[in-house]
Amino acid sequence: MYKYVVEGGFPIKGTVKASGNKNAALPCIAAALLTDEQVTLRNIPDIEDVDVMFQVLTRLGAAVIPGDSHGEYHITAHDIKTSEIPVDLSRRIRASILFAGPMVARTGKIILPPPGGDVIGRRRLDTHFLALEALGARVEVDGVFKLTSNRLVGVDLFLDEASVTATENAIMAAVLADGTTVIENAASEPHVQDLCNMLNAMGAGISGIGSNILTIRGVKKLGGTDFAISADFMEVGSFIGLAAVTRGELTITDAAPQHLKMVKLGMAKLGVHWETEGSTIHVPKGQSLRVVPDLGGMIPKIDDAPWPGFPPDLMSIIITLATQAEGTVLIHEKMFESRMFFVDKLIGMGARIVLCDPHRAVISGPARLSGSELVSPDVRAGMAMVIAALAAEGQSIIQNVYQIERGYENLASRLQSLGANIQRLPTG
Ligand SMILES: CC(=O)N[C@H]1[C@@H](OP(=O)(O)OP(=O)(O)OC[C@H]2O[C@@H](n3ccc(=O)[nH]c3=O)[C@H](O)[C@@H]2O)O[C@H](CO)[C@@H](O)[C@@H]1O
Ligand SMILES: C=C(OP(=O)(O)O)C(=O)O
Repeated sequence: MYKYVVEGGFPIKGTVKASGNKNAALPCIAAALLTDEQVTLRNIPDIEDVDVMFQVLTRLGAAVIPGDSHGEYHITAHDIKTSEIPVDLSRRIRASILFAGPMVARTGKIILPPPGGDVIGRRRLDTHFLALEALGARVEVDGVFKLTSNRLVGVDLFLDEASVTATENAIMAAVLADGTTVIENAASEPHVQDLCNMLNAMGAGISGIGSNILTIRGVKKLGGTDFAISADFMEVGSFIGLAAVTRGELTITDAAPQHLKMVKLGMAKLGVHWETEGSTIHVPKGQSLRVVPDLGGMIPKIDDAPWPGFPPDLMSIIITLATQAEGTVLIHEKMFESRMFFVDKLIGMGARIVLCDPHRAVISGPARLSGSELVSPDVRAGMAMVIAALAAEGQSIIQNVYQIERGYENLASRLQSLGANIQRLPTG
Protein backbone atom coordinates (compact mmCIF):
# COMPACT_ATOMS: atom_id res chain seq x y z
CA MET A 1 0.00 0.00 0.00
CA TYR A 2 1.35 3.38 -1.00
CA LYS A 3 0.50 7.03 -0.48
CA TYR A 4 1.51 10.23 -2.23
CA VAL A 5 3.00 13.11 -0.26
CA VAL A 6 2.57 16.27 -2.31
CA GLU A 7 3.94 19.81 -1.78
CA GLY A 8 1.79 22.11 -3.89
CA GLY A 9 1.95 25.61 -5.23
CA PHE A 10 4.59 25.21 -7.97
CA PRO A 11 4.07 25.21 -11.75
CA ILE A 12 4.97 22.06 -13.66
CA LYS A 13 7.20 22.29 -16.71
CA GLY A 14 8.50 19.86 -19.29
CA THR A 15 7.60 17.20 -21.79
CA VAL A 16 5.74 13.94 -21.26
CA LYS A 17 4.74 11.19 -23.67
CA ALA A 18 1.12 10.04 -23.56
CA SER A 19 0.59 6.43 -22.48
CA GLY A 20 -1.56 3.92 -24.33
CA ASN A 21 -5.30 4.13 -23.68
CA LYS A 22 -6.23 1.97 -20.68
CA ASN A 23 -9.77 1.49 -21.94
CA ALA A 24 -8.47 0.28 -25.31
CA ALA A 25 -5.74 -1.93 -23.87
CA LEU A 26 -8.19 -3.87 -21.66
CA PRO A 27 -10.58 -5.12 -24.39
CA CYS A 28 -7.69 -5.69 -26.82
CA ILE A 29 -5.99 -7.92 -24.24
CA ALA A 30 -9.24 -9.88 -23.79
CA ALA A 31 -9.62 -10.13 -27.59
CA ALA A 32 -6.33 -12.03 -27.81
CA LEU A 33 -8.36 -15.02 -26.53
CA LEU A 34 -10.26 -15.10 -29.83
CA THR A 35 -7.39 -16.78 -31.68
CA ASP A 36 -4.88 -19.56 -31.08
CA GLU A 37 -2.26 -17.57 -32.99
CA GLN A 38 0.16 -15.03 -31.52
CA VAL A 39 -1.14 -11.50 -30.94
CA THR A 40 1.41 -8.73 -30.43
CA LEU A 41 0.11 -5.63 -28.67
CA ARG A 42 2.08 -2.39 -28.50
CA ASN A 43 1.76 0.77 -26.43
CA ILE A 44 0.14 -1.16 -23.57
CA PRO A 45 0.29 1.06 -20.46
CA ASP A 46 2.14 -0.22 -17.41
CA ILE A 47 -0.80 0.03 -15.00
CA GLU A 48 -2.52 -2.13 -12.38
CA ASP A 49 -5.57 -2.93 -14.53
CA VAL A 50 -3.38 -4.31 -17.32
CA ASP A 51 -1.45 -6.39 -14.82
CA VAL A 52 -4.69 -7.94 -13.55
CA MET A 53 -5.89 -8.66 -17.11
CA PHE A 54 -2.58 -10.42 -17.87
CA GLN A 55 -2.86 -12.44 -14.65
CA VAL A 56 -6.33 -13.60 -15.72
CA LEU A 57 -5.08 -14.53 -19.21
CA THR A 58 -2.26 -16.55 -17.69
CA ARG A 59 -4.63 -18.35 -15.30
CA LEU A 60 -6.84 -19.23 -18.29
CA GLY A 61 -3.82 -20.85 -19.96
CA ALA A 62 -2.50 -18.14 -22.29
CA ALA A 63 1.18 -17.22 -22.53
CA VAL A 64 1.95 -13.52 -22.03
CA ILE A 65 5.53 -12.56 -22.90
CA PRO A 66 6.86 -9.00 -22.69
CA GLY A 67 8.53 -7.84 -25.92
CA ASP A 68 11.73 -5.85 -26.37
CA SER A 69 10.17 -2.40 -26.33
CA HIS A 70 8.21 -0.67 -23.57
CA GLY A 71 4.52 -1.58 -23.79
CA GLU A 72 5.05 -4.52 -26.19
CA TYR A 73 3.54 -7.93 -25.32
CA HIS A 74 3.18 -11.19 -27.19
CA ILE A 75 0.09 -13.18 -26.21
CA THR A 76 -0.69 -16.72 -27.34
CA ALA A 77 -3.89 -18.38 -26.19
CA HIS A 78 -3.17 -21.74 -27.75
CA ASP A 79 -5.00 -23.90 -25.25
CA ILE A 80 -7.56 -22.54 -22.83
CA LYS A 81 -7.41 -24.66 -19.69
CA THR A 82 -10.35 -23.37 -17.69
CA SER A 83 -13.47 -21.27 -18.09
CA GLU A 84 -13.40 -19.95 -14.56
CA ILE A 85 -12.19 -16.41 -13.92
CA PRO A 86 -10.55 -16.38 -10.45
CA VAL A 87 -12.68 -14.52 -7.92
CA ASP A 88 -9.75 -12.58 -6.44
CA LEU A 89 -8.81 -11.16 -9.85
CA SER A 90 -12.35 -10.60 -11.13
CA ARG A 91 -13.30 -8.41 -8.22
CA ARG A 92 -10.19 -6.24 -8.53
CA ILE A 93 -11.25 -4.62 -11.80
CA ARG A 94 -14.39 -3.73 -13.66
CA ALA A 95 -12.80 -4.83 -16.95
CA SER A 96 -12.89 -8.53 -15.97
CA ILE A 97 -16.37 -8.44 -17.55
CA LEU A 98 -14.55 -8.12 -20.88
CA PHE A 99 -13.66 -11.82 -20.79
CA ALA A 100 -17.35 -12.75 -21.21
CA GLY A 101 -17.65 -12.14 -24.97
CA PRO A 102 -14.37 -13.74 -26.06
CA MET A 103 -14.68 -16.77 -23.76
CA VAL A 104 -18.21 -17.57 -24.87
CA ALA A 105 -17.15 -17.17 -28.52
CA ARG A 106 -13.97 -19.24 -28.19
CA THR A 107 -14.90 -21.97 -25.67
CA GLY A 108 -18.68 -21.69 -25.27
CA LYS A 109 -18.40 -21.11 -21.52
CA ILE A 110 -17.38 -18.66 -18.81
CA ILE A 111 -17.86 -18.58 -15.05
CA LEU A 112 -17.37 -14.98 -13.98
CA PRO A 113 -17.50 -13.76 -10.38
CA PRO A 114 -18.93 -10.21 -10.16
CA PRO A 115 -16.42 -7.68 -11.51
CA GLY A 116 -15.02 -4.97 -9.22
CA GLY A 117 -13.92 -1.47 -10.12
CA ASP A 118 -14.44 2.11 -9.11
CA VAL A 119 -16.85 3.34 -6.44
CA ILE A 120 -18.66 5.72 -8.76
CA GLY A 121 -22.22 4.49 -8.49
CA ARG A 122 -24.17 1.44 -9.54
CA ARG A 123 -22.65 -0.04 -12.65
CA ARG A 124 -25.21 -2.14 -14.42
CA LEU A 125 -24.24 -5.19 -16.44
CA ASP A 126 -27.68 -5.78 -17.95
CA THR A 127 -26.71 -4.59 -21.43
CA HIS A 128 -23.83 -7.08 -21.57
CA PHE A 129 -26.03 -10.06 -20.82
CA LEU A 130 -28.96 -8.90 -22.98
CA ALA A 131 -26.58 -8.66 -25.95
CA LEU A 132 -24.86 -11.99 -25.32
CA GLU A 133 -28.21 -13.72 -24.75
CA ALA A 134 -29.52 -12.34 -28.04
CA LEU A 135 -26.47 -13.84 -29.76
CA GLY A 136 -27.34 -17.25 -28.30
CA ALA A 137 -25.63 -17.47 -24.91
CA ARG A 138 -27.47 -18.85 -21.90
CA VAL A 139 -26.99 -16.67 -18.82
CA GLU A 140 -27.38 -17.98 -15.26
CA VAL A 141 -26.86 -15.73 -12.25
CA ASP A 142 -26.17 -17.42 -8.95
CA GLY A 143 -23.62 -15.39 -7.01
CA VAL A 144 -21.44 -15.73 -10.10
CA PHE A 145 -22.37 -15.22 -13.75
CA LYS A 146 -22.36 -18.42 -15.77
CA LEU A 147 -22.63 -18.11 -19.54
CA THR A 148 -22.80 -21.08 -21.88
CA SER A 149 -23.38 -21.48 -25.59
CA ASN A 150 -23.22 -24.27 -28.18
CA ARG A 151 -23.45 -21.85 -31.07
CA LEU A 152 -23.58 -18.07 -31.39
CA VAL A 153 -25.75 -16.76 -34.22
CA GLY A 154 -25.70 -13.26 -35.76
CA VAL A 155 -28.64 -11.07 -34.78
CA ASP A 156 -29.98 -7.50 -35.04
CA LEU A 157 -29.28 -5.85 -31.69
CA PHE A 158 -30.46 -2.48 -30.43
CA LEU A 159 -28.63 -1.80 -27.15
CA ASP A 160 -30.70 -0.30 -24.33
CA GLU A 161 -27.78 2.06 -23.66
CA ALA A 162 -24.57 2.82 -25.54
CA SER A 163 -22.46 0.99 -22.98
CA VAL A 164 -18.76 0.92 -23.85
CA THR A 165 -17.81 -2.47 -22.45
CA ALA A 166 -21.18 -4.07 -23.37
CA THR A 167 -20.62 -2.99 -26.98
CA GLU A 168 -17.12 -4.47 -26.79
CA ASN A 169 -18.42 -7.76 -25.40
CA ALA A 170 -21.11 -7.95 -28.08
CA ILE A 171 -18.52 -7.27 -30.80
CA MET A 172 -16.11 -9.91 -29.44
CA ALA A 173 -18.89 -12.50 -29.40
CA ALA A 174 -20.31 -11.54 -32.80
CA VAL A 175 -17.02 -11.74 -34.72
CA LEU A 176 -17.08 -15.57 -34.45
CA ALA A 177 -20.89 -16.01 -34.66
CA ASP A 178 -22.63 -17.66 -37.61
CA GLY A 179 -24.02 -14.94 -39.88
CA THR A 180 -24.21 -11.17 -39.56
CA THR A 181 -24.83 -9.07 -36.46
CA VAL A 182 -25.94 -5.46 -36.55
CA ILE A 183 -25.43 -3.50 -33.31
CA GLU A 184 -27.44 -0.27 -33.15
CA ASN A 185 -26.94 2.31 -30.40
CA ALA A 186 -23.40 0.97 -30.16
CA ALA A 187 -20.77 2.87 -28.20
CA SER A 188 -18.20 4.42 -30.55
CA GLU A 189 -15.45 5.77 -28.26
CA PRO A 190 -11.86 5.69 -29.60
CA HIS A 191 -11.25 2.58 -27.46
CA VAL A 192 -14.17 0.77 -29.11
CA GLN A 193 -12.69 1.81 -32.47
CA ASP A 194 -9.26 0.42 -31.46
CA LEU A 195 -10.82 -2.92 -30.57
CA CYS A 196 -12.68 -3.08 -33.92
CA ASN A 197 -9.56 -2.19 -35.87
CA MET A 198 -7.57 -4.84 -34.05
CA LEU A 199 -10.23 -7.48 -34.71
CA ASN A 200 -10.36 -6.56 -38.41
CA ALA A 201 -6.58 -6.93 -38.53
CA MET A 202 -7.18 -10.46 -37.14
CA GLY A 203 -9.60 -11.20 -40.00
CA ALA A 204 -12.95 -10.04 -38.58
CA GLY A 205 -15.55 -8.36 -40.80
CA ILE A 206 -16.61 -5.23 -38.87
CA SER A 207 -17.90 -2.15 -40.68
CA GLY A 208 -19.33 1.12 -39.40
CA ILE A 209 -16.36 1.61 -37.06
CA GLY A 210 -16.59 4.97 -35.29
CA SER A 211 -20.37 5.17 -35.78
CA ASN A 212 -23.19 3.92 -33.56
CA ILE A 213 -24.24 1.24 -36.04
CA LEU A 214 -21.79 -1.63 -36.38
CA THR A 215 -22.25 -4.45 -38.88
CA ILE A 216 -20.28 -7.58 -38.07
CA ARG A 217 -19.98 -10.42 -40.56
CA GLY A 218 -19.10 -13.48 -38.49
CA VAL A 219 -16.07 -15.51 -39.58
CA LYS A 220 -15.05 -19.09 -38.75
CA LYS A 221 -11.60 -18.25 -37.40
CA LEU A 222 -9.47 -15.28 -36.45
CA GLY A 223 -5.68 -15.11 -36.83
CA GLY A 224 -2.86 -13.33 -35.04
CA THR A 225 -1.95 -9.68 -35.46
CA ASP A 226 0.44 -6.92 -34.45
CA PHE A 227 -1.53 -3.94 -33.18
CA ALA A 228 -0.65 -0.65 -31.44
CA ILE A 229 -3.07 0.88 -28.91
CA SER A 230 -3.86 4.58 -29.40
CA ALA A 231 -3.03 7.31 -26.87
CA ASP A 232 -4.98 7.67 -23.64
CA PHE A 233 -7.01 10.84 -24.14
CA MET A 234 -8.12 10.66 -20.48
CA GLU A 235 -4.50 10.82 -19.38
CA VAL A 236 -3.76 13.62 -21.86
CA GLY A 237 -6.81 15.59 -20.65
CA SER A 238 -5.67 15.09 -17.04
CA PHE A 239 -2.15 16.38 -17.79
CA ILE A 240 -3.57 19.41 -19.61
CA GLY A 241 -5.72 20.14 -16.54
CA LEU A 242 -2.67 19.80 -14.29
CA ALA A 243 -0.61 22.23 -16.41
CA ALA A 244 -3.45 24.75 -16.46
CA VAL A 245 -4.14 24.80 -12.69
CA THR A 246 -0.46 25.07 -11.77
CA ARG A 247 0.00 27.75 -14.49
CA GLY A 248 2.74 25.49 -15.83
CA GLU A 249 4.00 24.79 -19.33
CA LEU A 250 3.65 21.31 -20.75
CA THR A 251 4.34 19.50 -24.00
CA ILE A 252 2.62 16.15 -24.51
CA THR A 253 3.89 13.97 -27.34
CA ASP A 254 1.97 11.17 -29.10
CA ALA A 255 -1.17 12.75 -27.66
CA ALA A 256 -3.78 11.84 -30.34
CA PRO A 257 -5.31 15.36 -30.40
CA GLN A 258 -8.05 14.11 -32.74
CA HIS A 259 -9.64 12.47 -29.68
CA LEU A 260 -9.78 15.73 -27.73
CA LYS A 261 -12.14 17.89 -29.78
CA MET A 262 -14.93 18.00 -27.19
CA VAL A 263 -12.44 18.18 -24.33
CA LYS A 264 -10.95 21.27 -26.01
CA LEU A 265 -14.40 22.89 -26.23
CA GLY A 266 -15.16 22.01 -22.59
CA MET A 267 -11.86 23.29 -21.23
CA ALA A 268 -12.08 26.45 -23.39
CA LYS A 269 -15.20 27.33 -21.35
CA LEU A 270 -12.79 27.69 -18.39
CA GLY A 271 -10.24 29.66 -20.40
CA VAL A 272 -7.83 26.75 -20.98
CA HIS A 273 -6.13 26.68 -24.37
CA TRP A 274 -3.47 24.61 -26.07
CA GLU A 275 -1.71 24.37 -29.37
CA THR A 276 -1.40 21.30 -31.55
CA GLU A 277 1.34 20.36 -33.98
CA GLY A 278 0.89 16.93 -35.54
CA SER A 279 0.40 14.55 -32.63
CA THR A 280 2.03 16.92 -30.09
CA ILE A 281 0.10 19.17 -27.74
CA HIS A 282 1.66 22.23 -26.15
CA VAL A 283 -0.01 23.87 -23.16
CA PRO A 284 1.38 27.44 -22.82
CA LYS A 285 2.41 28.67 -19.39
CA GLY A 286 0.61 31.12 -17.13
CA GLN A 287 -2.89 30.78 -18.56
CA SER A 288 -5.49 33.06 -17.00
CA LEU A 289 -8.33 30.74 -16.18
CA ARG A 290 -11.65 32.52 -16.61
CA VAL A 291 -15.13 31.08 -17.13
CA VAL A 292 -16.50 32.15 -20.51
CA PRO A 293 -20.20 32.98 -20.00
CA ASP A 294 -22.83 31.83 -22.48
CA LEU A 295 -24.53 34.46 -24.66
CA GLY A 296 -26.09 37.23 -22.58
CA GLY A 297 -23.67 36.61 -19.68
CA MET A 298 -25.46 33.38 -18.66
CA ILE A 299 -23.75 30.74 -16.48
CA PRO A 300 -22.29 28.06 -18.78
CA LYS A 301 -22.63 24.31 -18.31
CA ILE A 302 -20.23 21.45 -18.92
CA ASP A 303 -21.89 18.06 -19.11
CA ASP A 304 -20.76 14.59 -20.14
CA ALA A 305 -22.21 12.20 -22.71
CA PRO A 306 -21.25 9.10 -24.67
CA TRP A 307 -18.78 9.73 -27.51
CA PRO A 308 -18.29 12.23 -29.06
CA GLY A 309 -19.59 14.07 -25.98
CA PHE A 310 -17.41 15.30 -23.12
CA PRO A 311 -15.95 12.12 -21.56
CA PRO A 312 -17.35 11.19 -18.13
CA ASP A 313 -13.85 10.11 -17.09
CA LEU A 314 -12.68 13.74 -17.29
CA MET A 315 -15.49 15.21 -15.18
CA SER A 316 -13.51 14.99 -11.93
CA ILE A 317 -10.59 16.73 -13.62
CA ILE A 318 -12.72 19.55 -15.01
CA ILE A 319 -14.34 20.07 -11.60
CA THR A 320 -10.89 20.67 -10.10
CA LEU A 321 -10.02 22.97 -12.98
CA ALA A 322 -13.21 24.96 -12.43
CA THR A 323 -12.26 25.64 -8.79
CA GLN A 324 -9.30 27.68 -10.13
CA ALA A 325 -11.16 29.60 -12.87
CA GLU A 326 -12.63 33.04 -12.25
CA GLY A 327 -16.42 32.90 -12.52
CA THR A 328 -19.24 30.41 -12.06
CA VAL A 329 -19.96 27.22 -13.99
CA LEU A 330 -22.44 24.36 -13.69
CA ILE A 331 -20.98 20.87 -14.01
CA HIS A 332 -23.58 18.21 -14.84
CA GLU A 333 -22.38 14.59 -14.57
CA LYS A 334 -25.20 12.68 -16.24
CA MET A 335 -23.74 9.21 -16.52
CA PHE A 336 -22.52 8.09 -13.09
CA GLU A 337 -24.52 8.41 -9.86
CA SER A 338 -21.70 8.78 -7.33
CA ARG A 339 -18.75 10.17 -9.20
CA MET A 340 -19.24 13.68 -7.81
CA PHE A 341 -19.21 12.87 -4.11
CA PHE A 342 -15.46 13.47 -3.89
CA VAL A 343 -16.09 17.23 -4.19
CA ASP A 344 -16.47 17.37 -0.40
CA LYS A 345 -12.69 16.80 -0.31
CA LEU A 346 -12.14 19.78 -2.61
CA ILE A 347 -14.50 21.84 -0.43
CA GLY A 348 -12.38 20.79 2.56
CA MET A 349 -9.35 22.20 0.71
CA GLY A 350 -11.13 25.54 0.22
CA ALA A 351 -12.99 25.10 -3.08
CA ARG A 352 -16.31 26.92 -3.44
CA ILE A 353 -18.70 24.25 -4.69
CA VAL A 354 -22.42 23.70 -4.15
CA LEU A 355 -23.24 20.04 -4.75
CA CYS A 356 -26.85 20.47 -5.84
CA ASP A 357 -27.56 16.73 -6.08
CA PRO A 358 -25.51 13.64 -7.03
CA HIS A 359 -25.31 14.83 -10.62
CA ARG A 360 -24.84 18.60 -10.52
CA ALA A 361 -22.37 20.97 -8.92
CA VAL A 362 -22.13 24.74 -9.17
CA ILE A 363 -18.54 25.92 -8.86
CA SER A 364 -17.33 29.47 -8.25
CA GLY A 365 -13.68 30.29 -8.55
CA PRO A 366 -10.94 30.99 -8.13
CA ALA A 367 -10.56 29.56 -4.64
CA ARG A 368 -7.28 29.31 -2.78
CA LEU A 369 -6.71 25.62 -1.99
CA SER A 370 -4.78 24.37 1.04
CA GLY A 371 -3.09 21.00 1.42
CA SER A 372 -5.13 18.25 3.05
CA GLU A 373 -5.34 14.53 3.95
CA LEU A 374 -7.17 12.77 1.14
CA VAL A 375 -8.24 9.23 0.18
CA SER A 376 -8.69 8.37 -3.47
CA PRO A 377 -12.14 6.82 -4.04
CA ASP A 378 -11.64 6.11 -7.76
CA VAL A 379 -9.07 6.50 -10.48
CA ARG A 380 -10.25 9.87 -11.82
CA ALA A 381 -11.20 11.49 -8.49
CA GLY A 382 -7.78 10.33 -7.29
CA MET A 383 -6.07 12.08 -10.19
CA ALA A 384 -8.23 15.15 -9.56
CA MET A 385 -6.97 15.13 -5.96
CA VAL A 386 -3.37 14.94 -7.17
CA ILE A 387 -4.03 17.96 -9.40
CA ALA A 388 -5.72 19.87 -6.56
CA ALA A 389 -2.84 18.99 -4.22
CA LEU A 390 -0.26 20.27 -6.73
CA ALA A 391 -2.21 23.52 -7.06
CA ALA A 392 -2.74 23.91 -3.30
CA GLU A 393 -0.54 25.68 -0.79
CA GLY A 394 1.23 23.32 1.61
CA GLN A 395 1.38 19.58 1.97
CA SER A 396 -1.27 17.00 1.03
CA ILE A 397 -1.24 13.28 1.70
CA ILE A 398 -3.23 11.09 -0.67
CA GLN A 399 -4.01 7.55 0.45
CA ASN A 400 -5.28 4.56 -1.56
CA VAL A 401 -3.19 5.44 -4.60
CA TYR A 402 -3.82 1.94 -5.94
CA GLN A 403 -7.03 3.48 -7.23
CA ILE A 404 -5.01 6.07 -9.19
CA GLU A 405 -2.28 3.77 -10.45
CA ARG A 406 -4.74 1.32 -11.95
CA GLY A 407 -5.19 3.97 -14.65
CA TYR A 408 -2.12 6.25 -14.70
CA GLU A 409 1.27 4.83 -15.64
CA ASN A 410 4.21 5.58 -13.29
CA LEU A 411 2.41 8.72 -12.22
CA ALA A 412 4.63 9.89 -9.39
CA SER A 413 7.90 9.53 -11.30
CA ARG A 414 6.48 11.14 -14.46
CA LEU A 415 5.20 14.09 -12.41
CA GLN A 416 8.58 14.36 -10.68
CA SER A 417 10.21 14.63 -14.12
CA LEU A 418 7.94 17.64 -14.71
CA GLY A 419 9.23 19.28 -11.54
CA ALA A 420 6.30 18.33 -9.30
CA ASN A 421 7.06 17.80 -5.64
CA ILE A 422 5.38 14.41 -5.17
CA GLN A 423 6.70 11.37 -3.35
CA ARG A 424 5.35 7.84 -3.42
CA LEU A 425 5.87 6.27 -0.01
CA PRO A 426 4.70 3.09 1.72
CA THR A 427 1.74 3.76 4.05
CA GLY A 428 2.01 3.26 7.75
C1 LIG B 1 -12.94 -0.32 -19.00
C2 LIG B 1 -13.72 0.80 -19.58
O1 LIG B 1 -13.74 0.97 -20.79
N1 LIG B 1 -14.34 1.61 -18.73
C3 LIG B 1 -15.06 2.75 -19.24
C4 LIG B 1 -16.41 2.27 -19.70
O2 LIG B 1 -17.07 1.68 -18.59
P1 LIG B 1 -18.45 0.87 -18.77
O3 LIG B 1 -18.46 0.18 -20.07
O4 LIG B 1 -18.60 0.08 -17.54
O5 LIG B 1 -19.49 2.06 -18.78
P2 LIG B 1 -20.87 2.13 -19.57
O6 LIG B 1 -20.60 2.72 -20.90
O7 LIG B 1 -21.53 0.81 -19.51
O8 LIG B 1 -21.71 3.13 -18.69
C5 LIG B 1 -21.16 4.16 -17.91
C6 LIG B 1 -22.29 4.91 -17.21
O9 LIG B 1 -22.95 5.72 -18.13
C7 LIG B 1 -24.33 5.44 -18.16
N2 LIG B 1 -24.74 5.58 -19.56
C8 LIG B 1 -24.13 4.84 -20.53
C9 LIG B 1 -24.55 4.96 -21.85
C10 LIG B 1 -25.58 5.84 -22.14
O10 LIG B 1 -25.99 5.97 -23.30
N3 LIG B 1 -26.13 6.57 -21.15
C11 LIG B 1 -25.74 6.45 -19.86
O11 LIG B 1 -26.26 7.14 -18.97
C12 LIG B 1 -24.45 4.02 -17.63
O12 LIG B 1 -25.72 3.76 -17.09
C13 LIG B 1 -23.35 4.01 -16.60
O13 LIG B 1 -23.75 4.55 -15.38
O14 LIG B 1 -17.13 3.40 -20.22
C14 LIG B 1 -17.39 4.43 -19.24
C15 LIG B 1 -18.20 5.50 -19.94
O15 LIG B 1 -17.47 6.11 -20.95
C16 LIG B 1 -16.09 4.95 -18.66
O16 LIG B 1 -16.39 5.81 -17.60
C17 LIG B 1 -15.20 3.82 -18.17
O17 LIG B 1 -13.90 4.32 -17.91
C1 LIG C 1 -14.30 4.27 -14.50
C2 LIG C 1 -13.12 4.01 -15.03
O1 LIG C 1 -12.60 2.79 -15.22
P1 LIG C 1 -13.29 1.33 -15.05
O2 LIG C 1 -14.42 1.27 -16.00
O3 LIG C 1 -12.19 0.40 -15.46
O4 LIG C 1 -13.69 1.21 -13.60
C3 LIG C 1 -12.24 5.10 -15.50
O5 LIG C 1 -11.28 4.79 -16.23
O6 LIG C 1 -12.47 6.28 -15.15
